[in-house]
Amino acid sequence: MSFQNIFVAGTDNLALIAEWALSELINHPNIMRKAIEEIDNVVGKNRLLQESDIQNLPYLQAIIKETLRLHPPIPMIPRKATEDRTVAGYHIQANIDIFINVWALGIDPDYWENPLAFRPERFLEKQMDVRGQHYELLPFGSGRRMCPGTSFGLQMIHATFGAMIQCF
Ligand code: HEM
Repeated sequence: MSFQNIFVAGTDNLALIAEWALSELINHPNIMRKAIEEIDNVVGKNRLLQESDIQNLPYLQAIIKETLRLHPPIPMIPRKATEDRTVAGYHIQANIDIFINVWALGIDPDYWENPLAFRPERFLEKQMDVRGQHYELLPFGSGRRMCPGTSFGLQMIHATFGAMIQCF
């Protein structure tokens, strides 16, 4: 793992999430209005949103989760099978390369109501985080190789994207 890998993992993904979140909000002006309203109520208009505000901005957090569900920057996570296993009727041989399709899990109609709709409210209705414990939502992966930049990345994306739409 080189410094370059960490730099790319830390910058490219954040830019992709901000780009997708912004395009979703431009296409859903009612959601954009609601997000700005929440920021105005919590932060006000006299200062810029900062990291300490994030915990008081549940709708902004829901928007980022919904963006990660529909547009995970890393849609396929590679793994290698360590032993022979049968999963859901499929036989998987030892040593074979496996790709976990994070994007398909995020839009699986067995787990998500109206899966293709951008609806952040779904995350206000149920408690679900993005830290690898809910297998239908794995934008940072899961287990021993899950993203070590999860907390830092989430802080950065909420603070930068929140400040960006605050100034819209
Ligand atoms: C917020 C945006 C980010 C997303 C969506 C993201 C997503 C991911 C995913 C899906 C993996 C693979 C996890 C697995 O195999 O289970 C990963 C690995 C990794 N990420 Fe992130 N990441 C983000 C931000 C960051 C940041 C900010 C850093 C560092 C400052 C970082 C550093 C890494 C590294 C070093 C790995 C490889 C870990 C390993 O193979 O053991 N990521 N990331």
